[in-house]
Amino acid sequence: MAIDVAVAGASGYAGGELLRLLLTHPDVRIGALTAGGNAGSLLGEHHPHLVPLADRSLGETRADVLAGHDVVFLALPHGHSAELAGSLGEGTVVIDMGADHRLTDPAAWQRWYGGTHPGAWPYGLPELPLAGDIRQRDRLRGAGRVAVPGCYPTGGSLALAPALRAGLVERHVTVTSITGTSGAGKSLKPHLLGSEVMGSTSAYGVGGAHRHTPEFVQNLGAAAGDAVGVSFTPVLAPMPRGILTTATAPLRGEVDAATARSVYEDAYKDEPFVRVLPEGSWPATAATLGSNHVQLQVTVDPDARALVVIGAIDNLTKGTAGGAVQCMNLALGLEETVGLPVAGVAP
Ligand SMILES: NC(=O)C1=CN([C@@H]2O[C@H](COP(=O)(O)OP(=O)(O)OC[C@H]3O[C@@H](n4cnc5c(N)ncnc54)[C@H](OP(=O)(O)O)[C@@H]3O)[C@@H](O)[C@H]2O)C=CC1
Ligand SMILES: CC(=O)N[C@@H](CCC(=O)OP(=O)(O)O)C(=O)O
Repeated sequence: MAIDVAVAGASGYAGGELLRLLLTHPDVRIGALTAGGNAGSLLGEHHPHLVPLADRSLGETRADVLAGHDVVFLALPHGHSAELAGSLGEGTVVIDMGADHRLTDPAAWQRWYGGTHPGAWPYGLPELPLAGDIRQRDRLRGAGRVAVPGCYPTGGSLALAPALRAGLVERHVTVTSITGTSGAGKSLKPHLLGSEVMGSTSAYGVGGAHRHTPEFVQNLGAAAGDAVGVSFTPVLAPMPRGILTTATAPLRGEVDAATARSVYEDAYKDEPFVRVLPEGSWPATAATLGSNHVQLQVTVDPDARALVVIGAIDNLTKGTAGGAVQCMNLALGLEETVGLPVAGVAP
């Protein structure tokens, strides 16, 4: 039986990547596609690569247009999902790719986003290892609402959670993530003009100022079973997609590289979308483009007494649309991997 799916924000980068994946999902029938100001235009004007959907018209993003589908994906800017989801019955699975329902702590929401906390939904990072030897996946099976993570906390949380859960490192960690420009969406932003981005790499949100910091704190605290301090720095690089994360943390006691590797290999041995690379290989964004994989490598820096983890993802695939489809599969009781790309596009 086909699953009827609607996508709000279909003209955007996240919506476009989502549709690329849904087109080859064997159980999905693509229903309503909506946008904001671009409602009334054809999808092909925004995503010429999505040829089978090129002639589909974009509707207005309203609850009555999205209603009547089995699953509604919201690929909209923050602040739109609570009202829309409230108007969609409980019989509709809602998968939100924005930030509105990711944070469980109302005070954190107020500080980082402002306004009334729209409430937390099950957090859509199935592989996240949690204290007590459970996975976040257990909270996603059969869920009616899912909050898909931000692109940085996807790879960054998986890079540090096993070490924190196993007590290999102190509970204060440093995460630096280099991202491609598509992470910012397609709307016009002066600092993302070609002449500003080409030939330069620059940090932003420095000094704990990026709104993904509380998401890291939430995820890593859940892995460690105690509060974790996170210093996160995002870096913009002149590439369209991909995120390369370097995560470091002070070692607790004597830990060698082999021990660290075995903790990571064990944590992810059954995960279809997390690959701990062979010793001596280092993740690169190019190896993850278009794929739903997270690629990781871990070692220790013995002189600095630090754990060092490198992680690569495609921000649009595993970092949003792939993660969203994976969550839909879990919510509906389908095979978790169905319709998801396991190979990237290279060179
Ligand atoms: N890009 C990424 O790597 C990631 C994005 N996300 C999240 O996914 C969501 C979408 O991001 P992204 O695709 O990058 O953003 P884009 O700016 O590329 O797309 C935004 C989409 O939302 C629509 N939209 C904008 N304003 C409104 C409105 N007022 N009412 C209805 N629809 C509206 C746009 O339509 P129109 O074309 O008409 O303006 C467009 O379809 C965001 O919440 C983002 O934070 C999460 C993880 C990673
Ligand atoms: C390059 C760039 O600008 N990236 C975005 C993160 C995109 C993301 O994950 O978004 P949400 O949390 O908004 O869903 C940023 O730093 O704001």
